[in-house]
Amino acid sequence: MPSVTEIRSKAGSEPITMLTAYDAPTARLVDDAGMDIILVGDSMGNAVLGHESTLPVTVEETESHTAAVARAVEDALIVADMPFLSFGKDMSESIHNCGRMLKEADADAVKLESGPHTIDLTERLTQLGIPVMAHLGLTPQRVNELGGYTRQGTTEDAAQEIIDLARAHEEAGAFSLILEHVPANLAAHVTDELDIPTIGIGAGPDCDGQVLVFHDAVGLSDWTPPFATTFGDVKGEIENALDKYVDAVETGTFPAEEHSHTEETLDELY
Ligand SMILES: Nc1nc(=O)c2c([nH]1)NC[C@@H]1CN(c3ccc(C(=O)N[C@@H](CCC(=O)O)C(=O)O)cc3)CN21
Ligand SMILES: CC(C)C(=O)C(=O)O
Ligand SMILES: [Mg+2]
Repeated sequence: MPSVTEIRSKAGSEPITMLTAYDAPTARLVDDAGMDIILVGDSMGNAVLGHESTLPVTVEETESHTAAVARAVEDALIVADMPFLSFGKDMSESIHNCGRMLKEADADAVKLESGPHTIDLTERLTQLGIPVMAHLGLTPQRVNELGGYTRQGTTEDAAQEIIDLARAHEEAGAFSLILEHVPANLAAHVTDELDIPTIGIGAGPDCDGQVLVFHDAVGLSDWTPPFATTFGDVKGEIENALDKYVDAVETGTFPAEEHSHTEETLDELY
């Protein structure tokens, strides 16, 4: 089981692999593939719960899905992605909600969509033994403020703000940093500047690691962000299997004799 210390020590050496999972069987597959980190992302909102954004995801849902993932995983580091408004309003409530992920759901760390309001919280959580992964650039929980899932850090001021916040969160004790939908040259610079590893999504090739949403990576999503690539056609595989099942039931080829059992004594009765 890689600890946050081992993940931290990979900065600048070995590439870090990270993918989301939201349920036990998927998490087992991702773990067996040798993923370093499994993120129980609030992307579950659109990926599995049918919402249009991540905003409706609750602490209870995050806890339940994190616990399911943790029951299946042997090796990967498990990070619970704290949902919208579960942190940042109030220090005590934030610590309580983050603590639940370690105490009740067996997560190893939490991830917070970061900003000026999460510097003190990151420090406090780290002091208490709750490792924090920071997240800068496109932070989808701010979609209403941003007006869309747009590229971030594209002006000199916006880029500088990301650099300053990255440093501040490293100093506050974050063990790693997600950089989402930012220019590759900015991500490369932040990666150089920090001691902790950066993990990119739409942030170019020079981060210390990469993360994607499971459904996007395996080809199960209806849409994918422009920065995602699909490495399989799981949707096509499921469609094929479902077509075959419907056809087998409709034509009577399933169930066959080997799927059925009869009881001779009942033959006399019926
Ligand atoms: N399945 C899934 N994959 C993800 O990567 C993901 C989620 N869900 N949910 C939470 C966020 C949302 N993400 C997104 C969603 C859309 C774009 C996107 O289409 N961006 C375009 C259009 C931006 C606009 O003008 O609205 C772009 O060109 O940047 C990017 C990231 C990333 N995250
Ligand atoms: C894409 C990653 C970084 C994320 O926050 C999520 O899956 O919710
Ligand atoms: Mg998220």
